Amino acid sequence: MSDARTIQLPAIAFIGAGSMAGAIINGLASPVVDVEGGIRVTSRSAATAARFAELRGVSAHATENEADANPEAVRGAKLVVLAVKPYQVPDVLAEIAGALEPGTVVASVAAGVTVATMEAAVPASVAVVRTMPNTPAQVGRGVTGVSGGTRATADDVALVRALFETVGAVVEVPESQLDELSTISGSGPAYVFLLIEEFTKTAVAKGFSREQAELLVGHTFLGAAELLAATHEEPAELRRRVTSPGGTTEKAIEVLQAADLSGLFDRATDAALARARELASGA
Ligand SMILES: NC(=O)C1=CN([C@@H]2O[C@H](COP(=O)(O)OP(=O)(O)OC[C@H]3O[C@@H](n4cnc5c(N)ncnc54)[C@H](OP(=O)(O)O)[C@@H]3O)[C@@H](O)[C@H]2O)C=CC1
Ligand SMILES: O=C(O)[C@@H]1CCC=N1
Repeated sequence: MSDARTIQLPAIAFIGAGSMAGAIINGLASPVVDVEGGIRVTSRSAATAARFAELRGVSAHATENEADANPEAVRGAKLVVLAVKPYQVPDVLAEIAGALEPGTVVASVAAGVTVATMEAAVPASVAVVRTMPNTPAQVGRGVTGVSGGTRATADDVALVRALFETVGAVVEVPESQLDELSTISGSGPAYVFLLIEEFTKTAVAKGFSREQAELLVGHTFLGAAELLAATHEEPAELRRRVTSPGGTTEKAIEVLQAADLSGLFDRATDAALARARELASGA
């Protein structure tokens, strides 16, 4: 039974059931999302497929048990989400191309793999949309970049937006910007977790137990992010309110700024971008 708040989506097939697909599928389990025709998921191993078997409205199949699990999953699906590693995309597309029905939308989450590569591998009647989500999708806090391919209509892009809006915010960008977006929000959660890991080690080194350190650091990150979201103030202003003139924070901030954080983020994201370009060339 659906009401006005229910988001209706057509049958969706996920090819690949790892970290990223798992985050989206868990997000889709929301009671306000109704995937008419259900969610099909495929993985290579039966062990991975078994992790999805109990989810509401999900049927999971493994290629190690069912050689044609991928073409079977996409047959009759309106939306096919490619969530395998970038280097696996060409093989998976070759495997499913013949089973894609005209009007199907293929949405890839794979880093670096271009629209041109994917459009060349599927029938002309199939649209391609490139996306770049991130793992906070699992808790409905994802942010996904979306770029329609040359054959994607406004409705096709809207369908992909609707899928990713069930698990967070969506930003539509030209494909030429998607690799850059990936270096910010696609990889970004890893940067934040690294900061948390390192900051926690510092707290332990200052004499706190691991449990205390995790609480102090975890709540500081969560609290600061929620304060930012709730007040809509600029982060620089919120930082100023912590940094008493002549106080202790000022001294710490001086040390952090001397480390050229913005240069560090520039170099880190440039390295991620260079790798996206390598992936695009099949390396
Ligand atoms: N992780 C992230 O934060 C993000 C990842 N991405 C993109 O998502 C994609 C997947 O990454 P991620 O989820 O991290 O990777 P994982 O390694 O966690 O998942 C890959 C999945 O693909 C499955 N698989 C491999 N080969 C096949 C096949 N032939 N048929 C069906 N399923 C297959 C694997 O099955 P099995 O488990 O049985 O081995 C596994 O479930 C990548 O292209 C990446 O660029 C994009 C944004 C963020
Ligand atoms: O590391 C990767 O290649 C993928 C893309 C963005 C996040 N994870």
